[in-house]
Amino acid sequence: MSTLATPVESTCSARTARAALPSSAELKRELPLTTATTREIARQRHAIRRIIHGSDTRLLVVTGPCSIHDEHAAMEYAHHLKDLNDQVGEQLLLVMRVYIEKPRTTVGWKGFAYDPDLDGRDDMAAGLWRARRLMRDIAALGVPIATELLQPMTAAYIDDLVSWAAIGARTTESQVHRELASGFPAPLGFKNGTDGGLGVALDAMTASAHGHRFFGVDEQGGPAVIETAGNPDTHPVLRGGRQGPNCDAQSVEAACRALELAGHRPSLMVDCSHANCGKDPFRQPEVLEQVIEQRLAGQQALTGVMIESHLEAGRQALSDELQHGVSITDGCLGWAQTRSVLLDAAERLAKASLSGSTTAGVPA
Ligand SMILES: O=C[C@H](O)[C@H](O)COP(=O)(O)O
Ligand SMILES: C=C(OP(=O)(O)O)C(=O)O
Repeated sequence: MSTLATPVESTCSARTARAALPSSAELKRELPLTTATTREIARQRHAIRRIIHGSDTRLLVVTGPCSIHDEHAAMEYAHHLKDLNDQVGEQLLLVMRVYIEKPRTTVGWKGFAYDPDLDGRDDMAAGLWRARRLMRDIAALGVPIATELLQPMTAAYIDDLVSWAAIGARTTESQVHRELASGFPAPLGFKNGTDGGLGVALDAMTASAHGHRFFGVDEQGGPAVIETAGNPDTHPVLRGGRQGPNCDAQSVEAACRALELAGHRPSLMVDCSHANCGKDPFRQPEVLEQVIEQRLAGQQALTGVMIESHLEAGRQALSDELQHGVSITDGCLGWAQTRSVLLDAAERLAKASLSGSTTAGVPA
């Protein structure tokens, strides 16, 4: 007699279409970019490509909130970044994290695009609309935008606004995300896995450099076979892993060797947050310091850093009484300290390049 349970016919559907969404073409028509902003974004992407390929020696700095949850605070941060860029622009290229989707280890608030009112209603149509409007306003200031590409469908709603994108540690190994990266029109970083493994990021770079055909949704919202040309502008992001950080000189050299062996140019971004700071946002300056030290000692493969930073330091739980400018996901460095560590980094890089040292990050 079989010990297998008899399958029971399900009486309810596990999947329900809850609300209609505009197509990406419709949303783009409703919230268009000016020609000047489009040109500026093309310039920013070009500058970032030059940095990751080693022909611009500035350090790429992706900094900003762990997640966006309040448009006013985000705009305030963008203004601060714009002002700072005027001071450090010779040494650093500042790009703002405008993360509208969050990958969760299990469950939790999934980001502004999902639940912009923070009330659990998940008004995702409003989330997409407000996320695009916010990105458009930040881009109009001339501040370059970084975001994580998480749900492949949402990328089409904002792909014209982003100057640098990330594929996160939880999705770098996913074929779907590698396909998405292969057609994304901007430079892109693949995080190492949450276990610290770099191999998945190297495989992702190889996979996304190729063109792909895959199942997707076209600009009009219809099911379509999507064809991509491949993205040659990718690099790993070292974010540490379960064994600890991977931003020390030895780990960076090992990552460079692994990149070369896999046929890629050594170019690395170090995420000062996540496992590189043991999830303690106040240790991010130490990680940045390690990167600057390595650059000054001649490590030219370190082309970028990432910092989780908000107007105010720390984090808060999602509640009805939120403090202005404090993260509701991972803890962040406050703006005052972010500004101070970036000014210091820029000054040290500038001094080293004035002294004629090739170790200032100027490739020989
Ligand atoms: O940067 C963000 C978080 O580390 C990531 O979204 C995972 O968050 P969780 O572990 O709190 O779900
Ligand atoms: C979720 C993030 O990072 P990771 O994928 O490295 O956990 C992030 O940078 O917001």
